[in-house]
Amino acid sequence: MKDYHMWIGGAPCEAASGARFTSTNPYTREEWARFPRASADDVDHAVRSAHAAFTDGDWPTWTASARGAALVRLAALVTEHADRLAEIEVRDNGKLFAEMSNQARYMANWYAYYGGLADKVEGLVPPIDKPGVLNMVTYEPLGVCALITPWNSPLLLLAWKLAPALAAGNTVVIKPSEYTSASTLELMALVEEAGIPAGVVNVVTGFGDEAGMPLVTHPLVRKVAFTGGEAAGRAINEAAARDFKKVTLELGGKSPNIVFDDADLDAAVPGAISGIFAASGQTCIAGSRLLLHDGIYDAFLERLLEMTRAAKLGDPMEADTNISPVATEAQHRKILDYIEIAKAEGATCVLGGKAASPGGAPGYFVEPTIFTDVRNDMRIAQEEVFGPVLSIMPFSDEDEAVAIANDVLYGLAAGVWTNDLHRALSMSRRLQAGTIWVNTYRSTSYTTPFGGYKLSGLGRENGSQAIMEYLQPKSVWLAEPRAVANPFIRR
Ligand SMILES: NC(=O)C1=CN([C@@H]2O[C@H](COP(=O)(O)OP(=O)(O)OC[C@H]3O[C@@H](n4cnc5c(N)ncnc54)[C@H](O)[C@@H]3O)[C@@H](O)[C@H]2O)C=CC1
Ligand SMILES: CCCCCC(=O)O
Repeated sequence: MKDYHMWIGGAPCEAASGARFTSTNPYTREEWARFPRASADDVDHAVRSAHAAFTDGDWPTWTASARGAALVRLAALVTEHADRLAEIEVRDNGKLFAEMSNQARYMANWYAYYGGLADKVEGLVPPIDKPGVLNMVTYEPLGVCALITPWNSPLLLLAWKLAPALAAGNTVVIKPSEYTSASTLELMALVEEAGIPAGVVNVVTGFGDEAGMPLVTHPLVRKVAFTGGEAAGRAINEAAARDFKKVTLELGGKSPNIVFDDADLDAAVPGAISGIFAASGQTCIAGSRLLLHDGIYDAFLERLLEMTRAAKLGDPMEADTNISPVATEAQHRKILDYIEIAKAEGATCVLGGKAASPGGAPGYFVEPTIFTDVRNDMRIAQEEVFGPVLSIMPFSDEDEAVAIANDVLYGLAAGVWTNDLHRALSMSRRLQAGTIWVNTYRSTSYTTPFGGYKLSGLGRENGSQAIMEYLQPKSVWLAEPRAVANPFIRR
């Protein structure tokens, strides 16, 4: 059993209470690591360390270029340690090593990109409209930022927050998911090696109600960046509003993957599988509703079933495994419950539909599951399962596809498969989602804004504008001192 420590003020740290919790490997169901179970006192210690580093340390004296250079060094270190970080994430969330090692390498780009952006935040200086006055606009960091992350892609979704936050000159307190705390703590050694001063980056480990909420409500925290479920997102947003903290929320989705009758099925069938069965469906952008044009419905379904049946369930560390266990026992139960709800609602389970134990493995496996005869008003079509469960619905024309696709409370992403440029443009305009993929699915990038419409979130991450979520403009008016004729009226 590996014992981890929190990271506060540049030093390893236990919880004041001495309490600890454990992490379970989803493939073996064995406990493998222990973590301090932080409470409000520990959170206060971390926030005050971050605040001291923001106000009194040498971090505020660093130039934007120096901050950027440190982030570029961190990018190189992340790349160097990618496989080790990925293996730790797999041990915590059970996702395929092949996916997590690619992801670990890819996330280095966020640190390099925002490192490059750090000294390029410029704004137009407004024209002077008052004689004898020079005015300037500067962009200043917010202060202490709370970064709260989930278990499905801990380090990638942390990078989306940590990179712009540091590039902008803030200090942070990170609260990783209680299911996947290890990789974030392992990253701290690389943050230190990159030369980022003690106290600038702090990590508290523990549970949402015991550590997460005290972090959100701490008076010295000025910004909360959160990725996770809708319930937690709503609670966080309401709490943060009490003292007007800035908030960005990346929440869930119920994304449609729409295949027209002119689509290239050689690409669309694997595209549908990538959308729902990659990461065992544990991603906010999962294409969990598959809309098939009547003209290709049967042919598509036949090919989809054939390709999915060939998927190998097994050890996430093995290169030939396609489907690994889901991350937690709670998630495993939630997904199986939704499968029973779908059956009870009258959907037809044409593949999968139950837990699995490939080769006798004890992991939290769920068979890749496909439902047909789904109506869009069913819970299985309206609610986020966050697992390998696909709902298929037919449509006859573009208007019907748009009506089904938009008739959910979420609006995170959507896929459209067609070779008709006009239809691609029309669908991209009409679909209510923050990301539209045409003839591809699940692409995200450090260069491209990501975020949701409706209940899928608040604000955007990624892209050059995302750094503005971690800055605040300050206008400075410089005037020669002179007496005004009548101080009782504003000229
Ligand atoms: N959008 C996404 O990428 C993700 C969505 N989800 C969805 O959320 C559902 C619940 O999954 P969970 O792991 O329980 O996610 P969660 O949303 O409860 O937890 C995510 C993070 O927020 C923290 N947290 C939870 N409640 C909090 C609160 N009141 N104040 C401050 N921090 C809080 C957790 O400790 C964790 O670090 C999943 O079934 C899935 O549907 C889960 C993970 C990622
Ligand atoms: C919001 C996009 C998340 C990308 C990593 C994942 O699929 O978990």
